[in-house]
Amino acid sequence: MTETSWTQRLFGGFAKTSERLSANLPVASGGSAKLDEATLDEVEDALILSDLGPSAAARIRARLADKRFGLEITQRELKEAVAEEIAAILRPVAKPLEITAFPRPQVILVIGVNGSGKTTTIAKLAHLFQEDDYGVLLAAGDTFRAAAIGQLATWAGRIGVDLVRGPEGGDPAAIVFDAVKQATDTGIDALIVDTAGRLQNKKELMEELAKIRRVLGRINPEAPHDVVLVLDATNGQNALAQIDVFKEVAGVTGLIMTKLDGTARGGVLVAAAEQYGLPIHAIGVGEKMEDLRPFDPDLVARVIAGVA
Ligand SMILES: Nc1nc2c(ncn2[C@@H]2O[C@H](COP(=O)(O)OP(=O)(O)OP(=O)(O)O)[C@@H](O)[C@H]2O)c(=O)[nH]1
Repeated sequence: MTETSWTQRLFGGFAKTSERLSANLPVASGGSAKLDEATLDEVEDALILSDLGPSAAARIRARLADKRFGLEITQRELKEAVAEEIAAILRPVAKPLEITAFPRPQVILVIGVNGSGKTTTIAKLAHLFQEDDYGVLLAAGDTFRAAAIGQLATWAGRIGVDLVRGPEGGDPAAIVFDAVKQATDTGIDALIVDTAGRLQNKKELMEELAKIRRVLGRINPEAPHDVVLVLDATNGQNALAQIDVFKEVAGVTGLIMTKLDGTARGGVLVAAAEQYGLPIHAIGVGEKMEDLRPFDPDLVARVIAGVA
């Protein structure tokens, strides 16, 4: 996909988010306002209403006040200034998932609640790696539901990668063991492991992940190299609560946020960056294979603020 079409996809995907933000900003299109306390209050409220979170909203307000307090500002200038502050929050966390493990394979555990877009994200990630000529293998570690295994198998077929799978109810650690062996024997670069998303039963999930880790650790003490949490942006602030829980249960090393196209709550990406500082590897803006990419923080900031 060309950069231009990805940029268009981003603007389309984030349209609901940027429209909500624009609608709540205090300065009307074509107009201007003095950046006094009352206007700054309204800017801060608009940011919170777009799910950027109180902490990012306060930070952006403070920076705007530092730079422009008392000055007349147009809507365009305000959006530009907001975009700049959002970019400052996103830049430090925008980190693509890179394949650097030696020895290979790099083992990437993918975690997240059911329905977050985990399976689709695994397929999209595999596709991204394939585009960079990496060999990819998938492992169906979510054995809790037959549908999850079937869905991953369908994606694997579609993108042309092998899938190591077991029976429904099988032991995920055993599947992961077989998958690492196959990946090692066949010179695979990246092994992406789907896991069960049973957050309702924290203890079971924790034990299951611990067992996967033990098995992996026996083969390669560095594995898993990445524990990537997939978050559904449409959950807004609840997506943030999931970071807290999964950090505790699974030792998250990075985030991927999906479904940013289906929501006016895309500002939650900024809240996640501000509050957790975890690497954000990529964002998903649609259901197709090409709809996930590492993101350019400056571009995404402009997209959220609605400055073309
Ligand atoms: N609009 C949109 N839909 C997405 C995105 N990512 C995933 N989806 C859709 O979200 C739904 C759930 O995605 P899955 O990948 O099945 O999610 P999962 O977390 O594996 O869920 P289970 O299969 O229930 O465990 C599917 O209909 C996907 O097509 C995205 O970035 N944007």
